[in-house]
Amino acid sequence: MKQTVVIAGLGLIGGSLAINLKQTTDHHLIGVDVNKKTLDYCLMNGIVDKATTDFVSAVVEADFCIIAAPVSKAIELVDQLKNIEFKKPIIISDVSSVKSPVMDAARSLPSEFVTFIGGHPMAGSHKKGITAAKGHLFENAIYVLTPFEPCLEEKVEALKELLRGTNSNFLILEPKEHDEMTSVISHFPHLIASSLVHQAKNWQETHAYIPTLAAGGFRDITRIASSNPGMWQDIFFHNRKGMSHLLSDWITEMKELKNLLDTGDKVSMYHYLEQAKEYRDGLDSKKKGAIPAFYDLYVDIFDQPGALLQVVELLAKAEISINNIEILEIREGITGVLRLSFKDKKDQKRSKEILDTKGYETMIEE
Ligand SMILES: NC(=O)C1=CN([C@@H]2O[C@H](COP(=O)(O)OP(=O)(O)OC[C@H]3O[C@@H](n4cnc5c(N)ncnc54)[C@H](O)[C@@H]3O)[C@@H](O)[C@H]2O)C=CC1
Ligand SMILES: O=C(O)C(=O)Cc1ccc(O)cc1
Repeated sequence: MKQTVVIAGLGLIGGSLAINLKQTTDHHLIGVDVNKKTLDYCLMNGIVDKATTDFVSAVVEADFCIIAAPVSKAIELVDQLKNIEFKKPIIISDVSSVKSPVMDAARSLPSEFVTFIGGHPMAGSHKKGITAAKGHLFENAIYVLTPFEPCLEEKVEALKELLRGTNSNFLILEPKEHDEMTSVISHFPHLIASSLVHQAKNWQETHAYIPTLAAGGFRDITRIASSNPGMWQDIFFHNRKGMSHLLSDWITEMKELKNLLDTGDKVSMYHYLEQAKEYRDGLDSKKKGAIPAFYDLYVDIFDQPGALLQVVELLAKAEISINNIEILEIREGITGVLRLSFKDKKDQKRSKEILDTKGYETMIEE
């Protein structure tokens, strides 16, 4: 059935969701933005069916609404929802990088017709605005959902179904847990990246060749400092307690490192660097640590021609789509381990059953 979806905020993230929904569903899409040029661009490029600056009138006719404005504006939009008399059920979500303040604002929404489920697709870019939007932006990304407790399972499933075409991997988290983890792996690194750029800029005053010498390492670690300053200022502000806490921890750790340098403690410095390398290498090989493995199935396969194809074919015949495939470990002539990632638990379980009956050794990590 054709449903109406409102996307409020048609920038990088909202625009990408709108393009994706247009490509993967036949829902009626209403785009809301405060920027008239953005709305014109969306209409001209067929990204939305209707474009308006009037959030409230758009939302009353919708079955779904995704708020994709900057965090401060998202909170204001949630506040506006409190004055609306909803006449039919609606699922409202957002995409904000910080979840607790948005969830706090949404807690007092009229609950008879409104289900609010926080959201955060964990993919993006350093660009902003509709012209940077891409329908495939969230492919294979983690998409965090933070429903209130209790929340009807069918509502969460309905939101996942709407977003199915993004091909992202959903992860349900508590808002506080989300904010703590994203502080560590996203927000705080951004602060450090910006501070490293400032350091280089200051040194350039006395060392003119600094930009010429800025090589791969500096560029890698500071890439994110080129992102949208307005967005990050907003994120830092709404997560400032967590950020300040991490900064205190970091200053303590930097003091310890300074001490290792000042006392010439080469052994401890080696261990510090070695432990960092081990953890960092582990993040890439097993995708463990910072973000837990998700709907993965491990399959033992033999190193022989066609082994991978056989597994893929068996699942394709059952119309199960695989989100990601990784060969974790394979040595010549010996078995290797295949890590298959699925969009949900159902596909993960069905795949295990199919492969088990064909004699494969499979394992789901608890
Ligand atoms: N940029 C990124 O890499 C990621 C951003 N996010 C989150 O997504 C949200 C949006 O970020 P971006 O799309 O990157 O920003 P953006 O700057 O590209 O787009 C924001 C859009 O919201 C519109 N807007 C501002 N106030 C509005 C209002 N009151 N009503 C309706 N529209 C309004 C702006 O005109 C603009 O089109 C933020 O909350 C951010 O934390 C989440 C994941 C990744
Ligand atoms: O570009 C990158 O590396 C990012 O980290 C993008 C990003 C920015 C903000 C988010 O809340 C999630 C992802």
